[in-house]
Amino acid sequence: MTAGRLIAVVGPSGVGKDSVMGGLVVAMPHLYLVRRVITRAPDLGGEDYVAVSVSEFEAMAGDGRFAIHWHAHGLCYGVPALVQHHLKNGTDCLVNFSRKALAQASETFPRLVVLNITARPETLAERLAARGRETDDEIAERLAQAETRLPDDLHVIHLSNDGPLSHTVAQATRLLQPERA
Ligand SMILES: Nc1ncnc2c1ncn2[C@@H]1O[C@H](COP(=O)(O)OP(=O)(O)O)[C@@H](O)[C@H]1O
Ligand SMILES: O=P(O)(O)OC[C@H]1O[C@H](OP(=O)(O)OP(=O)(O)O)[C@H](O)[C@@H]1O
Repeated sequence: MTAGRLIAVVGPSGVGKDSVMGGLVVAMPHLYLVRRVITRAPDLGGEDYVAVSVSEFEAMAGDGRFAIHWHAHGLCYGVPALVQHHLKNGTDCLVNFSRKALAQASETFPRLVVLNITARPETLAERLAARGRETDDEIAERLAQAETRLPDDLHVIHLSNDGPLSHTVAQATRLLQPERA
């Protein structure tokens, strides 16, 4: 059986990764949406995640409970090892990912597809303010990191989300059809 693809959705804070992923799982119901483990306070919205403390996260990492994990924005993020089971069974998996963890991901996931979402800087600033999950200082820090170079030699699909979300989701759905991506 052919392994499933790990579809890593990346892009700067506020670009719309979680929003696009929400639309994609409706349009492509066979996709498995990864629920990340994050050392963030619970119920802050934006995505459905498992909230843990730093010591819980470290214990999980030590027990091999993550397929991959990274650190960003003062938080730890883990992709549960269960994703490897779904990939092995041929299921495509969708995950909100870090651009800085892609080099490591290309070694862990042989069928890695990167969906790189972009938007103008003013769009990002407006959206982060409207989302309201972070403080003004945290937003400024995220905006300062908006530009991050992707590693070479990856299968990357670039997509702008400056326009309406429905348009972006329709384009992503078309570009991610298994026979194309
Ligand atoms: N195409 C779009 N048009 C208008 N608002 C959008 C669009 N995409 C996302 N948003 C809004 O922008 C904010 C940030 O989106 P989010 O999905 O949380 O981004 P990310 O996960 O990349 O940080 C949210 O409030 C979301 O509702
Ligand atoms: O290496 P980078 O590409 O800069 O990404 C760093 C982190 O930012 C995002 O996290 P999170 O979903 O918490 O933030 P966001 O919704 O504001 O993008 C992404 O999922 C990474 O965990």
